[in-house]
Amino acid sequence: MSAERSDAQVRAQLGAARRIVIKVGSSSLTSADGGHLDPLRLQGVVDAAAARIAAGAQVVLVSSGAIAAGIGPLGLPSRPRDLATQQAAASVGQGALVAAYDAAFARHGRTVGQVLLTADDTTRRSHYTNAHRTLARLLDLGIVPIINENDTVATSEIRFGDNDRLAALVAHLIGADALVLLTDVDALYTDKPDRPGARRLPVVRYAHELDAVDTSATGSRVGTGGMQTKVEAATIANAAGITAVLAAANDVAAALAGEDVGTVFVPTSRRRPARSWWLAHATSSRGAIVVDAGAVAALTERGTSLLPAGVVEVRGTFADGDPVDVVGVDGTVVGRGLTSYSSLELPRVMGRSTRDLASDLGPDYEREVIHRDHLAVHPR
Ligand SMILES: Nc1ncnc2c1ncn2[C@@H]1O[C@H](COP(=O)(O)OP(=O)(O)O)[C@@H](O)[C@H]1O
Ligand SMILES: N[C@@H](CCC(=O)OP(=O)(O)O)C(=O)O
Repeated sequence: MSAERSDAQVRAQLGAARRIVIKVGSSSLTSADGGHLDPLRLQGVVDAAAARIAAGAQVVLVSSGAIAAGIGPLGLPSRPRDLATQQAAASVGQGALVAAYDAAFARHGRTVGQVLLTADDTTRRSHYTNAHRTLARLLDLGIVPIINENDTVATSEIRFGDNDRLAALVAHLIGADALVLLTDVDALYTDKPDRPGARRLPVVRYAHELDAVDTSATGSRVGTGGMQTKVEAATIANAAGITAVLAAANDVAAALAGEDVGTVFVPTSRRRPARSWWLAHATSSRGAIVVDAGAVAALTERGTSLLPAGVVEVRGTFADGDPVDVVGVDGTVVGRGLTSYSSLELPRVMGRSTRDLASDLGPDYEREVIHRDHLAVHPR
């Protein structure tokens, strides 16, 4: 007998989720012209979140809207395209955004806390752990965290660029049961919803169901990622065992209650160990370490650490502690890990036995290139 949960069971579990991340897109918070925050729309989302908190759940909001909220006050005609003006708009808009959440939650007797993250904060394990600790404490204190990307300092290299993926990472970080992605369309459709023949998908269970879905159309005037980044975020959450639902901001209460609105993405696999999920999704690789066939076999079949002897080539520039891909000589990516050698040091030691290195260069060179506790080998 199949152990697969029915659509109704999946929705019922959403209705019972205890830790929920709600991602609110710019298009769900702004006026039709995209130029300023619409307090009524924001209040609608907050009312639904507050009702759920009153019922005993913990809720974290990942909210976009800083750039959109800065457009009006700066007198800009539309969403700026260049990074510097986006950062200026975010600087002006973020304060207004959090003030609006503060006022809206105050009506329910709740306090909010602003948390601004960059992609780098989720790359370095120590930062990731700090972010986790802060969020856990805020939730323990009964505060509603309002998270956004730290747009004013994020350069293009360390930028998420879209809050959809950030929300999936946060959902994993706090061990959420549910990720709710709110936007200006009521569900995922097979094509851009206003195109003829576009059909709503109420549930997505398997990756192949997305093959026939066209998400290439660009998003709203004020949003960034369009539908593609939402589907990616839902898939990332699912890989961590978290149920995701995509819905219109107007339907937030119904989506949270597990009613038949939006599109539910069902996790099919069991939760992956936190370390390998984190390495695969929260980090972006800074380079590659190419290893010989013996090392590939040792890593994939015996679960060993990577030693200098198995390394044949170093690609890219990275520092000690950075995430790097481990690649076989045929180009196959074997996994991702945190290197304990920089790209400058590694050529000096590669291909050499650990014992030789220790006697030539000192005991510090006895270390592994990647310790197995810091290595996620991709499933084959
Ligand atoms: N297959 C699809 N199904 C639903 N919406 C789609 C699809 N492809 C593109 N879109 C568009 O994606 C937009 C939402 O993305 P975006 O503007 O980035 O929203 P947000 O600001 O909420 O993050 C919708 O306005 C919709 O027109
Ligand atoms: N951090 C940016 C949001 C970037 C973003 O992902 O926007 P959206 O596509 O509206 O969710 C801001 O606050 O404007």
